[in-house]
Amino acid sequence: MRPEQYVKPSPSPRVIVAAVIITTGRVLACERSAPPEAAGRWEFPGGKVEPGETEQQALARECAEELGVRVDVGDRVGPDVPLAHGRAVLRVYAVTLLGGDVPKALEHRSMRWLTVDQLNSVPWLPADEPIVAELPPLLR
Ligand SMILES: Nc1nc2c([nH]c(=O)n2[C@H]2C[C@H](O)[C@@H](COP(=O)(O)OP(=O)(O)OP(=O)(O)O)O2)c(=O)[nH]1
Repeated sequence: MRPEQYVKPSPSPRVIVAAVIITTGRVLACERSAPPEAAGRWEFPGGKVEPGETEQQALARECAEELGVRVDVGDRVGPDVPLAHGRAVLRVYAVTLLGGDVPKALEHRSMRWLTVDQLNSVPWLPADEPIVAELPPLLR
């Protein structure tokens, strides 16, 4: 193959899963405490899918670690959102709390339950904007 024909294959993007948790018309929003450039920005709880995990398993693990709750992972919410120049993708799922568990901010600086009218009252991470835009019908 001539050098000009060679196209470097790009590795498949790392998947970041995150949870939309809605109870009685409010969605759970969490304030990051780190890294410094993201601290004070708001997100949905979640994190990286580790090798060997399904996305659902990863999200259940992250909800246990970050919020101390057991969950059922349901349907997708919103589009895949590219992160880090396409090296990662944010994929959000609707999640239901199990057994009356109540989320606690174990790793976040703070958290809030937002009504539809409060959705834009926090500075979301930029990638979350297209997800937040899908929430009003789910909160009404
Ligand atoms: N969890 C989460 N991460 C998000 C959201 N939006 C967004 O851009 N991100 C970015 C921030 C981070 O660069 C990346 C997730 O990293 P993370 O630090 O939460 O992942 P993790 O829990 O697996 O962390 P670690 O093991 O690497 O410390 O995705 C979101 O709504 N939730």
